[in-house]
Amino acid sequence: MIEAWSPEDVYAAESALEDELASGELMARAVEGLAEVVAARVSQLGAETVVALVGPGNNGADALYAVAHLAETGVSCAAALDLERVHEGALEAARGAGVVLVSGAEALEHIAEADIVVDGIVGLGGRPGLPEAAAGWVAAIPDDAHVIAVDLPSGQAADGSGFDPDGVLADETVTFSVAKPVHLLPPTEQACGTLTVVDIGLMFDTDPAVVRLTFDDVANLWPVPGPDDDKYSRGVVGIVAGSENYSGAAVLAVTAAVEAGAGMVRYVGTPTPDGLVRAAVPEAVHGDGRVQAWVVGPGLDITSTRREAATQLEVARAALAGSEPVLVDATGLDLIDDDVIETRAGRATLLTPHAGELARLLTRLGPSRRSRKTVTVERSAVEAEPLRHARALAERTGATVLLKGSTTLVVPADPAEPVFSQADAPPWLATAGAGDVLAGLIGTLLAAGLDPAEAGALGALVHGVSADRASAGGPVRALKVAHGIPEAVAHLLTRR
Ligand SMILES: NC(=O)C1=CN([C@@H]2O[C@H](COP(=O)(O)OP(=O)(O)OC[C@H]3O[C@@H](n4cnc5c(N)ncnc54)[C@H](O)[C@@H]3O)[C@@H](O)[C@H]2O)[C@@H](O)CC1
Repeated sequence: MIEAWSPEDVYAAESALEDELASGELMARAVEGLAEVVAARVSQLGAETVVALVGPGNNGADALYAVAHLAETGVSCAAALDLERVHEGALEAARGAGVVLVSGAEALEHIAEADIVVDGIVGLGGRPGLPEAAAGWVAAIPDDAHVIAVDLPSGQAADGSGFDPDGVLADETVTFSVAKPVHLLPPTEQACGTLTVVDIGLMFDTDPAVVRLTFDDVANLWPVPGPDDDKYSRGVVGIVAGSENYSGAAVLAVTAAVEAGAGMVRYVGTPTPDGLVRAAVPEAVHGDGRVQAWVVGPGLDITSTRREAATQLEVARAALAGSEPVLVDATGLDLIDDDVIETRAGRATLLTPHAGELARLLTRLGPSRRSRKTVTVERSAVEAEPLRHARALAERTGATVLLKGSTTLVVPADPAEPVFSQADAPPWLATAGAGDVLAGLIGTLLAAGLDPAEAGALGALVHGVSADRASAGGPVRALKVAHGIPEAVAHLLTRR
């Protein structure tokens, strides 16, 4: 599990540790780890010139001390800085080691020739936007330079809330003790490159803000049956999905639920998808009945006037009114209104929209039950600030929200709990039907008793791994992802 703490918690942990250590010791630890990484890249890449971009705070000091260490070993190093505000100790060390100190036009010339750039403009203390001189430095970084960000790429929000295309886009980031939200959340993760965490000894007694499950976590979380289990104890999942025009969604969701190891799958649909499910997934049983969790929505048509569709819709509404956990996906999200929100208060509910669906749902529900205000939320706004909007929907509905995307966010109903951020899937998974597979897969985990946040994160991870293995570097269809689930789970369970 990779855990990221908020900037506030990191500052608190730093100041607690600083009180126990000799002055400068904490920074010395950070610098030692950073200098090691930079030295390794110099030799791996055969780099001849290293330029540090040095800001006014401790982040700049880290970068300056690191190039001072490097210069002592004979590497040609320069530092771009604004001499009015630089850490004095680091400046002295850099001068003593022969680092070339440059500013203004001279700084830009050095940056343009750099093989490696060490970005120490701002770290955790950075506010949105770059200091003026630094914006010029960043624009001068050559495309082929290897950029190492110290703690985080300057210009990107430390809490992961905002991506700046004019900020630093790093090939790698060296951070201290723990990851920060900027490293794990969309949209800022894309600016961080590979992450190295250097231990400087910080301790935390608070929960992390963001968590990412890794492959090693699967063995602890996946519901592996024991000798005393039967199909009912493993969990029965009910799937209300598919319609005359969207029949394939039913096949995909039911297939995924069966392949993920549900004890039993009950399918509720209209004649065409029902026939297809019978043919494709003989393991499924048909019709309403007792379940441990429901999946409501993939391919559902809530506007149809046909009798069978009305019966299917009744089951969907009953599932939402019932006490079992419910995953609500796709058209099922159109059934969420204030009455459903009230009924489901305190019951396990997982909403799984993509950015467009989340924008529509937030717009339709409005800011609160009593509010008459209409606020239109655009898809582009959700894409720019995915966590803020997913959290808004979780708060508005009291449900856990899984926001699908190349990185999938799972925001628990309880705002005190960490957010999951999973980035396990290849871009090939952006294909029709992939969401139906995810819904069926997570439905099985809910029926096995996992809570919505864990089921969502674990499901997203396994979905991504199955897609990756099925793709083998090329295109992949959703049905193949569903059929790949058993092999992906077996691989994850036996890799240690
Ligand atoms: N606190 C500690 O003991 C340690 C801190 N470390 C480093 O220190 C960093 C945090 O240091 P600081 O708290 O000094 O913060 P920063 O180094 O991020 O810089 C904050 C300074 O930059 C200025 N600033 C921020 N954003 C600006 C903007 N957009 N335009 C103009 N000026 C701006 C602020 O006014 C402040 O002077 C961490 O990211 C990490 O790199 C490490 O050395 C580990 C130990």
